[in-house]
Amino acid sequence: MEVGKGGKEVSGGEKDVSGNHLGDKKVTVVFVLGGPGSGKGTQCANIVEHFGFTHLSAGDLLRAEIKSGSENGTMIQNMIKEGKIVPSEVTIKLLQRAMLESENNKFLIDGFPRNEENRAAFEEVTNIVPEFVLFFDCSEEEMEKRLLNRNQGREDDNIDTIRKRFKVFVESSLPVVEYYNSKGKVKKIDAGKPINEVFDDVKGIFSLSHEKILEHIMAQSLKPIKWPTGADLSKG
Ligand SMILES: Nc1ncnc2c1ncn2[C@@H]1O[C@H](COP(=O)(O)OP(=O)(O)OP(=O)(O)O)[C@@H](O)[C@H]1O
Ligand SMILES: Nc1ccn([C@@H]2O[C@H](COP(=O)(O)O)[C@@H](O)[C@H]2O)c(=O)n1
Ligand SMILES: [Mg+2]
Repeated sequence: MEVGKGGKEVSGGEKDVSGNHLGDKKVTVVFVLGGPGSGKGTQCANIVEHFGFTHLSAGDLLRAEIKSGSENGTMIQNMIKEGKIVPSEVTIKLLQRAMLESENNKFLIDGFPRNEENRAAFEEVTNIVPEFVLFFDCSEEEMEKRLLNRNQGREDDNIDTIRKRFKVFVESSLPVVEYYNSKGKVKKIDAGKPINEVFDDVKGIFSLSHEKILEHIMAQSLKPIKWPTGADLSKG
């Protein structure tokens, strides 16, 4: 099935281009981005509970693919161990399948797009534009501490891979955040605070109406994104 491409077919062969479509349903997508250990998964679980979204973590889908014994399993496992980004084709297929299999139409896509290739390929293949991008801003020092204490048995939670993941985040993922910031789509959250306080800020965003979210984003969209705290990326 061609998913979302060019909008949903409506009667008379016309295309309905209002909003995002996936197969037959109209969908809302929020991208959740932030460095490794910034708390994306933790906050997505809270958003699911309070706001009825379905959480799709690209990393979790890739790890499930390894476990399933798929032909791509070994390649994915090697990429994750090295902190590298898996080719978009693989990740996008997993995301599309998960969205199609879900009965929900509101998705939090966590950890995707992770680089320019992810971003452009997703847009090209699905035609889906995110409602907004939730960006968890946290210092590397705090993220490193969290990852080393996570204890979930992840093969990439060791100091060597963590350093590689930070480098990939700065070099490949932050430019994607900058891209969406230039489109006025980024909602930045201070993720260095305790979990409950971060969720208070997240709640503030999800409780706003669509119009208010846009107003809120526009009010801050002219400010350059700063990461890690104190570094002004707009100055190269
Ligand atoms: N605000 C916070 N303060 C302290 N610890 C936190 C906070 N948010 C999350 N944690 C803890 O930090 C660890 C990493 O959190 P989480 O798995 O949500 O991060 P993530 O952004 O999804 O990371 P990854 O990109 O590696 O999947 C977890 O052990 C979690 O309990
Ligand atoms: N779009 C993505 C997302 C993730 N990966 C790989 O999975 C690793 C773990 O991701 P988390 O979000 O769970 O931290 C990540 O380091 C990448 O190797 C990917 O390739 N593409
Ligand atoms: Mg995660």
